[in-house]
Amino acid sequence: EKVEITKEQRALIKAILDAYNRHQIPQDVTKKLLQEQYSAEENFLLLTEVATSQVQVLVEFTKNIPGFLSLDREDQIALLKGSAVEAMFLRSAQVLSKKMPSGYTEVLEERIRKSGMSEEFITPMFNFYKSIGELHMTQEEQALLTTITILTPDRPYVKSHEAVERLQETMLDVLRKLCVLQHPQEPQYFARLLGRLTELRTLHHYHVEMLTSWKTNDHKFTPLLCEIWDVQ
Ligand SMILES: CC(C)c1onc(-c2c(Cl)cccc2Cl)c1COc1ccc2c(ccn2Cc2cccc(C(=O)O)c2)c1
Repeated sequence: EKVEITKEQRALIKAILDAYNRHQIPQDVTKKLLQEQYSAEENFLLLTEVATSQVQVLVEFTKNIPGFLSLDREDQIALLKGSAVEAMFLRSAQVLSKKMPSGYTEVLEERIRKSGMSEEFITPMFNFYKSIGELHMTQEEQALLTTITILTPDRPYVKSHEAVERLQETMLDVLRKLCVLQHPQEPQYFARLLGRLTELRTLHHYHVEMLTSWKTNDHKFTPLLCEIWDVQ
């Protein structure tokens, strides 16, 4: 049947894309990544700064998702805490799969590889980055996939499951139409995008172990990361 995006859905895409593009990590943080020297310690500190800045960016983006602020206040917190790692894996995948002229992505990749996390996490992480890169997602698809990840109803402590599910379904419907219209030769493209969400959950489990191993080696996190990740 003829797939067509309604006026409301077009407005929704525009609102989400504007929010997604408006919030970027400040230049001073990203500039440091290019300047400071390399050591596991220095890399960990820089990545901690990037992660902290990324969480702030994520909170601002989430507040601009149409309908999010109408959810129960405690559910808003539960969704942010439950999805932060997955949203950051998506964001880092989108940044790392863009080959920047400044050699910025190579530097970032190098610092992640040498930040004291064990090989067993590096391999699945970079496989994920590769699989995201191969999708060549448009900006709208990236922003909507991040939104859908945030609006996952079955996060711990979410009370109004149906309200979150309704919001997520609205976004899934828009993404499905976009995929059909923007990737006409790939009927399975939408399914492939959703498959990435499953991979994100696996990375989320790995991440909990990553944090534990960093902590046992006495690595410090910022108060914001401790709060959102329930560490310390
Ligand atoms: C605490 C720290 C060591 C950490 O723990 N787990 C992860 C962690 C890791 Cl190591 C990988 C994926 C997710 C997380 Cl939470 C990290 C490092 O976190 C990040 C977060 C975001 C990242 C990166 C790398 C790239 N990005 C995206 C990015 C970078 C620069 C600019 C922008 C922008 O939007 O303008 C976005 C690392």
